[in-house]
Amino acid sequence: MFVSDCLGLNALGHLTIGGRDTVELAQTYGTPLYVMDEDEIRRACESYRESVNRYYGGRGLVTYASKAFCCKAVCRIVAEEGLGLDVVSGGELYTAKSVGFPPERIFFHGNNKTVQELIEALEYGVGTIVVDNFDELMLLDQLAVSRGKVAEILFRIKPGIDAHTHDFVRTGQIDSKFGLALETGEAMEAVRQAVGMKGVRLKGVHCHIGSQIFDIEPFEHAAEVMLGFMADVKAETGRELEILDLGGGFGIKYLPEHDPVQYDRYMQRVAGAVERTCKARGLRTPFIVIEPGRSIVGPAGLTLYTAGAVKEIPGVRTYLSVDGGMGDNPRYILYQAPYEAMVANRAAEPKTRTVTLAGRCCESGDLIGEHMQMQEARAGDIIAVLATGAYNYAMASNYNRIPRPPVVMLREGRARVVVRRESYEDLVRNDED
Ligand SMILES: Cc1ncc(COP(=O)(O)O)c(C=O)c1O
Ligand SMILES: N[C@@H](CCCC[NH3+])C(=O)O
Repeated sequence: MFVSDCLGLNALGHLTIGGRDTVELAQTYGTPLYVMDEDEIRRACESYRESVNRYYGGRGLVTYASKAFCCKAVCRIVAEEGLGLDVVSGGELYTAKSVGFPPERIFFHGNNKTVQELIEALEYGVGTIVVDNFDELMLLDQLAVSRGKVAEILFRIKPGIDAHTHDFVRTGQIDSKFGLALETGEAMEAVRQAVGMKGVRLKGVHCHIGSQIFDIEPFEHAAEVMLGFMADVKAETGRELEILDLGGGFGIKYLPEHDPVQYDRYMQRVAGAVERTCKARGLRTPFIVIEPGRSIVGPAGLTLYTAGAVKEIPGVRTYLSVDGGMGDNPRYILYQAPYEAMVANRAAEPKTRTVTLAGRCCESGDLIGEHMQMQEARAGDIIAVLATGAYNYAMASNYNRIPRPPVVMLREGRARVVVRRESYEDLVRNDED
């Protein structure tokens, strides 16, 4: 009935998450409010872990892409669940370090890491640095040599796969700022250079074809292309690369009609493609890494707002304004990303209205969704927007100097604040006096 397994209805007809009444949570912690169900996050970690173990015989690692939602609490959960961590900035690395995340399980991504970030990664002993380009390769080699270290690296490769998703979240095609192209020969040239370097040890290759993908074929195809490249590397240099990192991108259910593939099914099919291609190309099966972000935290979260003004424009549309908006969820304005919403305090009632859910920023495009089916809403109602656990808090801003909402985490029904609400003082903290 709901887009996520952690959601439900209670006897009052209120929406629940992790068994807790969302209306009560809104009263206790105020709105806007992000709520995350830790049990759901842990279930997702576990099912990915089991699936990788099942299909790769324990020769694989699930690394959580922390860009989807990064805070200390999540880094701790992921560490406890035995996953690796994908970071893309000094800030994400700092968050991981601040909870003592095991450095050997960290993968450092990014198309333009700064000198300072590379130094921080080397000093923390980050297990794998995913090198994006020639400039970074040279820089990392120099930084490592001058510190008497050897950085273990993967190369980010553009496999040339056109996954069917929004343009801004597609990354595997040739016209992308990420990675080294196969067809131009630059990926092979990077391998040749790395093999002769003293500060880096090339362990494998990485690709990420995009995000919120529902099809399995692009993932299978990417695995085949990447293994083909690994076979070419073996033929050219005699080196058999040990690691194949296939990235993330698995789609989640945002709307009731969305039908994402079970993650286990992805894993089974992709493992089959890996097995077949390795056999055909005479390769040993590499150690497999996958990097899900959205699918680990997305379904575990929702956002609660208080309804304010209702503006009916006859023959045009009805705007229902809430006390948040693009500041806490910029995904509609960026990608027209669809969400399901409901009146949390009347969640059992039928959805009889079509509304445009508007934010409170001084920006016409500040919408959380259009043509949304909802129960009739009045000022003071609690509005829940579902499946906001990924890329919402992570992409939040202070536009219009609106403080960012807190994140409340639920574990076995017990709530705690894992990120506190920003205050007005927080907003002026870095301003000159
Ligand atoms: C390199 C890399 N890995 C993993 C991810 C996580 O993707 P998703 O959240 O779609 O699983 C991303 C983001 O799309 C990415 O850029
Ligand atoms: N932030 C995007 C996806 C990009 C993922 C990072 N490579 C989203 O909200 O869907």
